[in-house]
Amino acid sequence: METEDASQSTPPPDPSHSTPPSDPSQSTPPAENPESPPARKRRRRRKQFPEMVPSLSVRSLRPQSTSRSGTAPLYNDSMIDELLQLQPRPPRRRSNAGGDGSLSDLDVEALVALSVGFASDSLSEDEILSSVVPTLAGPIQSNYIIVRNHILSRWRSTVSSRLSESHAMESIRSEHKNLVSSAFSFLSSHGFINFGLAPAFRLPAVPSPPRANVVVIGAGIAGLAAARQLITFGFKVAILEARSRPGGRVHTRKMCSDDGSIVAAADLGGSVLTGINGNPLGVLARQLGFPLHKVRDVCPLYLPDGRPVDTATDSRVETAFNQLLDKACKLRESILEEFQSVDVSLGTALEAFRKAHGVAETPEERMLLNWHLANLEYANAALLSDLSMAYWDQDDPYEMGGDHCFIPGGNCRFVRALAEDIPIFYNQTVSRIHYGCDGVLVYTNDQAFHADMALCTVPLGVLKKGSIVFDPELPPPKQDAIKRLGFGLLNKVAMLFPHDFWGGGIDTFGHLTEDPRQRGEFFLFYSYTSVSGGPLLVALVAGESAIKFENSSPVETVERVLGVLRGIFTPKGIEVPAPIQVVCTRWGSDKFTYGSYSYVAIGSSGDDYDVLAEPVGDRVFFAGEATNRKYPATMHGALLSGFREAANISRAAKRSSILSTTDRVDCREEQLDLDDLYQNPDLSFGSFSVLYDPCSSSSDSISLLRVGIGERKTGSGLLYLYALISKRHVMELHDIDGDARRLSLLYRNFGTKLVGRDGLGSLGENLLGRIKAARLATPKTGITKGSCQT
Ligand SMILES: Cc1cc2nc3c(=O)[nH]c(=O)nc-3n(C[C@H](O)[C@H](O)[C@H](O)COP(=O)(O)OP(=O)(O)OC[C@H]3O[C@@H](n4cnc5c(N)ncnc54)[C@H](O)[C@@H]3O)c2cc1C
Repeated sequence: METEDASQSTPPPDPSHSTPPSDPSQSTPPAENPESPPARKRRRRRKQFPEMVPSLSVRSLRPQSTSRSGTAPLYNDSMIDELLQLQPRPPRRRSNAGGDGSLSDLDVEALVALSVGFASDSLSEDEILSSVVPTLAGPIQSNYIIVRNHILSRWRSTVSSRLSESHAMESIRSEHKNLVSSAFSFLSSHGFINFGLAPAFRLPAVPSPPRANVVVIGAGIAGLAAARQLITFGFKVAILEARSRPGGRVHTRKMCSDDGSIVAAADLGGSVLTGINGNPLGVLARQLGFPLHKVRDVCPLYLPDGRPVDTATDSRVETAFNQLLDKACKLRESILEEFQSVDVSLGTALEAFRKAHGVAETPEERMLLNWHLANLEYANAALLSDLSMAYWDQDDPYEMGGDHCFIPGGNCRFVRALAEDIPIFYNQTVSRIHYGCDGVLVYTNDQAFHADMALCTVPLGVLKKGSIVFDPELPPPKQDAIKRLGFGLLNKVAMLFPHDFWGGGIDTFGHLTEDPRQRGEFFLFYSYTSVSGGPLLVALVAGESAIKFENSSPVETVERVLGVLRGIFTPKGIEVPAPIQVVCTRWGSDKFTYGSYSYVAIGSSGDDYDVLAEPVGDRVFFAGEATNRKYPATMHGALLSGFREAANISRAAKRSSILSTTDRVDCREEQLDLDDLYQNPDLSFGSFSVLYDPCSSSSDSISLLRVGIGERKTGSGLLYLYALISKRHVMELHDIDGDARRLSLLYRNFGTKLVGRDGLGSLGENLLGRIKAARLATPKTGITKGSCQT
């Protein structure tokens, strides 16, 4: 048996290349087991807003239906088409709701819009920011919403084809042409339609000149999604990624036996598509022809001695658990009404109610209750004692509906497709982002990258750790939000076995423990047999146990987890074999994430997600799951945040008229201009001449240094080289004697390289643009403040 920690240097996994996963549709359906207790919804808890959903589903962490428990449902295109029957009908056959209670086309389209996050009767914040209608409220806005819903639904019904504006126009009366244009442009630019990985959406060649240059930091789902969109919009993009692989917290590891006969693809990070309705990853899956495997609604629970939990006790405790949550929910409503900002931990509130109401008093009931609490800690990657009672479930109203699904072969299949043809620089750990009106300068371990704008998608854990220095510092509200918002831990143990001894009929089973402090250790097992290509079990480690797990030895871990499995299966006469390979994750010690995903900690709220998403000075933008208030802690939330920021960057580039390469090309072609500018340098000494940034008097501002090499002959023959250096360094050069000593200081101490006119990069070209603009404005002094736009 081989055991190991999942390390960051692992080469990119590629399970579907070398070891195609077996077709799950071929797996033998297990016998129905009417005795099985109903299953739990695992990844996300149920909604806690009684007024919004029927109370039965409010109360239960379990999904409603268990009727198809034994089969291994596999979504394919036709099944998705069936699901989409609820979606748009041919637009010309619009009708009002039938008297039989059937939905009208308008209602169906509104439902589709709702499933992707649009309210049925109001504009989204982004729509308002994008001024999609000339006046808010009133009939124009209502018509816009109908048109928007229609376009959205129309594209969602055929996601692999590009929808053109004229197609969108087909079923709309011509007097609404403007609304069609407005909605079409909004939906396309914000990644609601015409996005994805179908051949129709292949990346175009970067136009010449590109709209602007953007450095994206991080090649996780958010960074990759943003980069693709930006390239489509005509930006020049490069991604800087610290690891040697794309995907970040989506990491599928290929596991296999020595002789290669047993293989499986294990998702060590993001695994389940949590709700398939409206989910953009569902759209990508459709476009790529990936089948989806519904996570089945059966989750038997076992006591420490291997006995299945008594069904009556199980449902009694589950009901009691949901009542505790209801009580905590009511308590917070009254606290928030009265005090507005008082917060305690969800754990404290639940324990207080448990004691007060005498819930779960027998040992078995306590174990069961602890299992539910561990499940909650898993869903939030947080200790209940750290979760905000007031806002822990603030994202629940937006939860994607529909089944939870796996992608056979693992989510690396999305990552691979998203990363295709994107320029990614691997092993580039960003340590500093300098930004100002002259663009951004992003420093990595061994290089600096100039660009007009940067998009930072690193995990919240990395921001909390201060691994990246922002220069100037981030605004205080953003720093506070980074501190306040929680970033928690969930770990996994992936085990490849010689055979599937647990039986392929279920996707999950749970295990109860007597020690409440260990309630999160291996409390839930996921079987990936039907989707990973081999007999793979993944045990989850949540809550306090996840923290301890970071320092536990893999060998000890294997002993413990096998102990649990033997406890469950040996009494049934099933022998548990030694695993072939085991991988333990350590997401908390991983220096490119320092944790698993975000949660709302005590004192924090949904607002902090919005603050994290705010750009700084139209130069540095932020994406990633922890910037997505509606869909945090998920893969689709990361993807949508990338789309959101691509739209924001595009809007900012227009708004702040950031010098595009067009302007820079003009500079380049007008070579004389540069000589003109140096006719009146801001400072000159020896063969050195300097032009200062007219927008900043700071000693850290960047200046353009020119050095004349060779014999000085005005007008011809002299070779000029250039560098961008800070004003402070200019003064140091100025203060010493002799060009040779200056050059030595420049090369050796400052590490600056002189380059030709064409090597100045976008930062230099932007600086030149500003100097020219300033000189034109005030030809005598050459300096104007405020000629730059931030
Ligand atoms: C154990 C676990 C289980 C999960 N389960 C699910 C699930 O079932 N369903 C679900 O929807 N979601 C799940 N998630 C959450 C989901 O995986 C994440 O929300 C999502 O992948 C985050 O994507 P991202 O692009 O925001 O961040 P990341 O994927 O973390 O991408 C950020 C990138 O930035 C890079 N980076 C970091 N620091 C630097 C630096 N200094 N310089 C350059 N690059 C840097 C990182 O290497 C990384 O590639 C899970 C996560 C974990 C860890």
